[in-house]
Amino acid sequence: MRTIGLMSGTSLDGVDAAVVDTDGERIGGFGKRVTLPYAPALRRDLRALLDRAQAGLAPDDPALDDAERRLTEVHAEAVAALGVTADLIGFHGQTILHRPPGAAGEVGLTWQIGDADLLARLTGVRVAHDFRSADVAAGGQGAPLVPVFHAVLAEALPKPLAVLNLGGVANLTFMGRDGGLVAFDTGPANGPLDDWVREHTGQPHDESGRLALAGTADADVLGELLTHPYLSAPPPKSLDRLDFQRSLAGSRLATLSPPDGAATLVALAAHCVAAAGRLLPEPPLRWLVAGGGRLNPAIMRALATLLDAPVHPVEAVGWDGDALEAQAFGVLAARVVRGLPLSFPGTTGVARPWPGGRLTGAA
Ligand SMILES: Nc1ncnc2c1ncn2[C@@H]1O[C@H](COP(=O)(O)OP(=O)(O)OP(=O)(O)O)[C@@H](O)[C@H]1O
Ligand SMILES: CC(=O)N[C@H]1[C@@H]2OC[C@@H](O2)[C@@H](O)[C@@H]1O[C@H](C)C(=O)O
Repeated sequence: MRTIGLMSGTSLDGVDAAVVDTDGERIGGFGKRVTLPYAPALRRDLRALLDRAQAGLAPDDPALDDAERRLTEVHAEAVAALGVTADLIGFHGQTILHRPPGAAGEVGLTWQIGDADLLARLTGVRVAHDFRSADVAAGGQGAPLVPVFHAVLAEALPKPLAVLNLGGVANLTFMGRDGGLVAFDTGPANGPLDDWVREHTGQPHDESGRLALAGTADADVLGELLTHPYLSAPPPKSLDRLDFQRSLAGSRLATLSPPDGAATLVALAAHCVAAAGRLLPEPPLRWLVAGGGRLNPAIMRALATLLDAPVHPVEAVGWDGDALEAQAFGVLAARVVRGLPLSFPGTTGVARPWPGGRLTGAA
């Protein structure tokens, strides 16, 4: 079927939309891709919701309805901008809170906003949505979900292989020699760096890593941040966009100059990936990097220094590093229709391969 995948990631920069012909198990072909940036006001309002959700946002708060409607309208515009007819849309929505189940058996919560019924009405296309909650209800982390898509894409590539997505948060998919999957979030990536750059320069991100490349990472601050217990915890594990906020705020980061702070946050992102690498069952032959962070030479250089295997942007194997997450939700949408599993013991820690997602709109 022809699917359109829609992803609004943790960096809140906009919505990525991509066309994929797929049955959920194989890819017939990729089509067009667009990114529609959010207007500054929507970005600000979404960011405020993320902050408020940490403190306990009521599900009937009027600010939610308004943001959901505006967010959904931009998604419908992205679908229209692709200019194709599709059978199915995969609509991730915007995560505003992610609290995976605790080791002590606390019940998890993952909250994506977006109005799937409205999107189905605006586009006239059936919509698969709510991809994460069935996994969380079954005791899984609810994230990451892209690994099954990475596995389809990488079928013919030499293993062991690591695919790293550097978004606001970074996540890793490891495919072993035997095809087994191990996947988890490695740590903060562009999220804290974007916050730092916005605060010190007013820019939305550190374009081409210029600020970070002009600075030097502060070894003391970095060392302190790297003591975070998340980094040595065994998978399965996943993060909220703001999970490192408290340790960042409690560190001496704020005393650093803008370039040194940026360099320190780049080093943090790269060291978190290296720490993740140490948790893998065998060393990867190669690291393929997707997501906006691959366009930051400061991060890519730090990774090349810290990792023991070659680090390449996913374009090296012909994939589109800006489209991968959106494409994944096209494939996941097809899996929802067919009742195929979205998550696995090695990816979210769910007890057995687990289906998920819901459907709305006419079939
Ligand atoms: N040219 C560039 N130079 C430096 N950094 C860049 C560049 N382009 C994008 N980025 C970084 O990539 C980020 C966006 O990455 P991406 O779109 O992969 O994140 P996301 O999908 O929102 O997040 P997640 O994968 O965590 O959900 C930006 O916020 C910015 O920090
Ligand atoms: C809860 C949530 O939205 N998590 C996102 C986030 O962004 C990156 C990382 O953290 C990853 O775990 C996940 O997204 C990708 C698409 C995933 O589920 O695979």
